[in-house]
Amino acid sequence: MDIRFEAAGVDFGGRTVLEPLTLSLSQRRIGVIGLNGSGKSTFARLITGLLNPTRGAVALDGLDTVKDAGALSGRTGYIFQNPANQIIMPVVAEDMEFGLKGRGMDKAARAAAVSRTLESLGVSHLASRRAHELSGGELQLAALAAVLVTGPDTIILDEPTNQLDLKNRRVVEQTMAGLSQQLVVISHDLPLLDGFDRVLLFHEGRLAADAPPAEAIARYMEIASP
Ligand SMILES: Nc1ncnc2c1ncn2[C@@H]1O[C@H](COP(=O)(O)OP(=O)(O)OP(=O)(O)O)[C@@H](O)[C@H]1O
Repeated sequence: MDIRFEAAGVDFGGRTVLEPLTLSLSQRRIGVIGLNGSGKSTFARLITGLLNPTRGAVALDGLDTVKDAGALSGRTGYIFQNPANQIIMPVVAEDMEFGLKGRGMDKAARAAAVSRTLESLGVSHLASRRAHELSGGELQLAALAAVLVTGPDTIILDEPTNQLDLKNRRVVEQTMAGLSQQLVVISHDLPLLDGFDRVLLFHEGRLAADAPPAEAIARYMEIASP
């Protein structure tokens, strides 16, 4: 998907948290880094249409995230920093099926799509598990499954390895590597972005670097050093 920011910026309560930004993103693997509060999640939420720009515009494949919100519905998926917050139904498979309601699919088609998605992630065993009993890694995969089943072109993952142990981190990393969708990954886990096409560094609401991973990370190290 072609993601375009046209002088898009965000203010909250009169304070600018994202300076007007113009860029175009079409790569498959895009990383987003920066200090806490630098504007990363704000940037990501603009892409999904969860947030409207205060000024300027954001367009996906030429469709405006505000004016064409209806046509863009379902084209992007967002996995929150705390995926527990996005699970609505108590059981994993029910939660995934819930996301498919209102799409004109009958119950059997919804159940088939849920099974297929869980299988593609290698987590069919999670189908009947209660979401609030899952480990952090399982929860990340359940949230990813719930987003994937809806068939988005682009998935935004907000700190997907936050709080995961090494084993679960590896599972999430490998799962991400196997996805064909365009991924925008916000992360403080810098090695996760190895091999990414492009990394955006935000600093104090401004884009401070837009470069291959090593270059953007080197700039981040300079910014972060006391
Ligand atoms: N709904 C809101 N109302 C007011 N201020 C907000 C709101 N959402 C975010 N902010 C502010 O905007 C700034 C950027 O926040 P954002 O969540 O984009 O940062 P971030 O880079 O994702 O940070 P982190 O790494 O801590 O998750 C912060 O100062 C934050 O307090």
